[in-house]
Amino acid sequence: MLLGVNIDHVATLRQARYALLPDSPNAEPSPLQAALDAQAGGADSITIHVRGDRRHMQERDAFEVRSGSSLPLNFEMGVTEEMIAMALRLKPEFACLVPETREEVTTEGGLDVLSRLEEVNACTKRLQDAGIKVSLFIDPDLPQIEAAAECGAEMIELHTGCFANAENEDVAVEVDRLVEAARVAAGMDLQVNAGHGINYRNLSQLFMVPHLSELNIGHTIVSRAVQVGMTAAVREMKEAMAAYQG
Ligand SMILES: CC(=O)[C@@H](O)[C@H](O)COP(=O)(O)O
Ligand SMILES: NCC(=O)COP(=O)(O)O
Repeated sequence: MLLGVNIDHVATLRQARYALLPDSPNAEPSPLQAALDAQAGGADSITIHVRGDRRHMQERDAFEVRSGSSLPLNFEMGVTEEMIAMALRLKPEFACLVPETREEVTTEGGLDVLSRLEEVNACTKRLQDAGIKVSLFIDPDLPQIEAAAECGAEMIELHTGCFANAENEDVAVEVDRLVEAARVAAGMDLQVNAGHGINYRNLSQLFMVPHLSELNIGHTIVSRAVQVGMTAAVREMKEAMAAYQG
């Protein structure tokens, strides 16, 4: 199972001091350095989410990582003309279509492909025509999986936020949702990834979900990196994944 490291919140720390001084030579921490350090720790890809409100990652960060890192780039983006144009210039290996609202603290759910089918389908085709593979970030709900397959996306990323936020007996319910969703998606020849809220404590339960190709993990790794450094934080996650994979 592969590990995609989302470095968004390295930029959150930078923006806390340099949002008004974007071109300062002192601006730190550096997302590019974080990507290089993540690679040293064994990251298989880098995820960057340039949000419409630019709360963390900036367009410049995405292009600096694209040119400075040799790892595959997974560009998370809203389904907007602005982000489609950016993706076509950036040329990431992967684009993951995610929902965005300004008032959210973090992504609160999966992309509602079903109700935006025509829009998501058109966006998917434009990206694929440019050689970019498309992942749809969706809730583990069967109608959304069917809609994702209808759009011709190569892969889905199951939103694990409900699993991560679940408590007590609800955890098993959410794991069962992910298991069923992964089985159905794999049966439709979709690559199955997962992400959002995965951490060092809940990681083991995701190994009950079949057919998972990649985990996209960010906040917990960046948080750990504040204590031990990005390379060590990524290495710890990779070692934990290897141990659970057996
Ligand atoms: C789609 C997803 O779950 C995350 O990868 C996304 O980046 C969350 O947004 P923030 O990083 O802004 O919390
Ligand atoms: N798509 C999920 C992701 O990239 C990272 O989410 P999180 O680990 O920061 O919650």
